[in-house]
Amino acid sequence: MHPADPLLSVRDLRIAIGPVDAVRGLSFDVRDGEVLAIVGESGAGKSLTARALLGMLPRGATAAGSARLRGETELVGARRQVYAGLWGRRIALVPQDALSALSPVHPVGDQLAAAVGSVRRVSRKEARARAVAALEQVGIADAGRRARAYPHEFSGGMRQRAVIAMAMINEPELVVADEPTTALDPGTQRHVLELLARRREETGASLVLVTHDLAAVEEHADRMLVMYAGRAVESGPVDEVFARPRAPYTAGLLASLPPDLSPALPAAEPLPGRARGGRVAGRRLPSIAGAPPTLAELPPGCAFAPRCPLARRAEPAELAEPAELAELAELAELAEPAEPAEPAELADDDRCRTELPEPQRLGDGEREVACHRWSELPDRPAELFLENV
Ligand SMILES: Nc1ncnc2c1ncn2[C@@H]1O[C@H](COP(=O)(O)OP(=O)(O)OP(=O)(O)O)[C@@H](O)[C@H]1O
Repeated sequence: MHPADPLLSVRDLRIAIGPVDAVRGLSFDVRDGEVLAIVGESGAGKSLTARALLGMLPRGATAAGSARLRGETELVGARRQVYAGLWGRRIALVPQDALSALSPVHPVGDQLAAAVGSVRRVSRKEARARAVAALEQVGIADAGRRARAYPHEFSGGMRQRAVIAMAMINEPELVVADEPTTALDPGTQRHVLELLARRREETGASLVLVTHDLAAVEEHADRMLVMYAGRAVESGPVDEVFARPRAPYTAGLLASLPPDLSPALPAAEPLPGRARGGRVAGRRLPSIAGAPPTLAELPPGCAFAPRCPLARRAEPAELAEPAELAELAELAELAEPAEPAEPAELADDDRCRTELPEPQRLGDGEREVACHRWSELPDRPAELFLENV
């Protein structure tokens, strides 16, 4: 261990489920006390990544690569005993579904007390007092009485609070929250997320937050990792990524946000066009056309290329329409004979379709983008997605 080691360092993580490569070479760090959000559409590999860190992959899934806790403890492929020593103590999960994390046959307080007792030697009385205090810390009123209730006697929001209390009770260094609020109604979602963020701050833990909710990312995360088809397309500080996305996919995700959260789009400008995407205050929002690819049939090159306005723009067939070609041919007859296009240039034009983009560092290394054409992204990239409105 070296003091400069990040809390978690993931390198070239690959996860296969049977013949399907669901996570295909993912690298990222989580620093002390930070909130890293992992975002992306359904099927991007977010949950599998989160679960690999906790040794909780579904049956039939295999992980390769590396995920080291503080540079020393390897999590990928670790044995059960290794995880048993880490769960709750150093890493903890806040799952989507609180019922899956709580036993239906024991009172909530007993389960919290057992979690305390699994990590340190304490008297039953002390463990129980810690359990009641933990429920109080997550805003459950009358915690002494509630501690004696069973999970089914709690509302959904209260159960999720109890699960957060459980994850935090032994003050782990890393908390992984996998869509921690999707099962809740929007009002409760906000409160539960605020609570998670507050408890993270109070305990000083780092948090990996897997979410679809970009508004929550903007509000609660320090850095974000955008995934598409099992790879990272972009990562960096949240405010910088929101202010200036570099990958077209990130730009598309942000373009579909309400205008107050999407700085890439001027708030007052009504958008013309056909009905697609969401609507805010009578205005349609841009969206990314199409759907994510089937992982078993990934195209060669960039997986986002078939949906990417920049890649489409670069396709030789779409570079010029037939009418434009005729016009060009006429002009060419009048002009000096042009140099024939270099085969290398043509190949370069098609690289989105043929060459997998590797993550590259931008600037001081805080930002990474995996896109052949990131430098071609316009200043207001949301406009690229207007055709989908
Ligand atoms: N238990 C499973 N059995 C078979 N395939 C799975 C299983 N879990 C995940 N997969 C495959 O791995 C891909 C990535 O799944 P993962 O749950 O990590 O995506 P995600 O980004 O978290 O999506 P969501 O936002 O919908 O939860 C899925 O599209 C699916 O093909």
